Amino acid sequence: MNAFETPVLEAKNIDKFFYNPTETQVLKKVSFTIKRGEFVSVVGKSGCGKSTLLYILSTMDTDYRGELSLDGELISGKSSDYLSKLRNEKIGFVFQFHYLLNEFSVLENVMIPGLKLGKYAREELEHRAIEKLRIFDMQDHAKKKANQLSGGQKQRVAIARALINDPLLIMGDEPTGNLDKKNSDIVYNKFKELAADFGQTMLIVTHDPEFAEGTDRIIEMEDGRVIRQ
Ligand SMILES: Nc1ncnc2c1ncn2[C@@H]1O[C@H](COP(=O)(O)OP(=O)(O)OP(=O)(O)O)[C@@H](O)[C@H]1O
Repeated sequence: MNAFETPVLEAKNIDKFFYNPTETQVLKKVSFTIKRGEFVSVVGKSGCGKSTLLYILSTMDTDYRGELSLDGELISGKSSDYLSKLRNEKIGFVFQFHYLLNEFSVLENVMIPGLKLGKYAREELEHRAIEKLRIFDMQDHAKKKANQLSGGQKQRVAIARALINDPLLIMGDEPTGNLDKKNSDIVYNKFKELAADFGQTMLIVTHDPEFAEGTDRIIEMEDGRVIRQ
């Protein structure tokens, strides 16, 4: 199997239980594969388990049953140090709230995951950060502090930040959830561009039916199960 055929992400029979105070199973035998270059959305009613699933897929929650592979490597059971390194190298995150650091400039914010990875020299990283900001038409704002931007601009910077290490996979939890229609459309169009122009693999949880309809594939969940994909 060559690198392009290796699935980016493979979930097999993922079960998740919470125990407070009684045992509840919130994910039930969730299985699917994300191929390279796919733009996939995860939808379903509130409480069906989308965020719980994303937390597991992103390697942040290791307390589950089943098997998870990233880029052909079985990662279930790996140590948290190992997973944290892998996450930084291979996954870019976009959340509902941008989590930019207000005391830092836009440029510095975009550079942060790159500094953590330690793969690029500072000058190269700055250059990369400008390039990523350019994709989102935010390069002219590079020197501003994050709190000088509008909500939509902050979210565009957050996506640029997610791209800084050229991740294998972008994962998003409601990336347009906190935006008005106009900004939500801008962010959505940027995701479409990333898929079309860069073949970026993306897995995005969304409540927005229009967003989901625009993706290559919709994974629909109900009561902890995948009911359609
Ligand atoms: N820490 C926890 N302890 C116990 N139950 C939890 C915990 N976190 C989530 N749950 C429960 O797990 C189920 C799935 O929650 P989850 O947040 O994954 O749903 P969701 O589909 O992302 O919902 P939303 O669309 O509202 O964000 C819900 O019934 C929720 O109450």
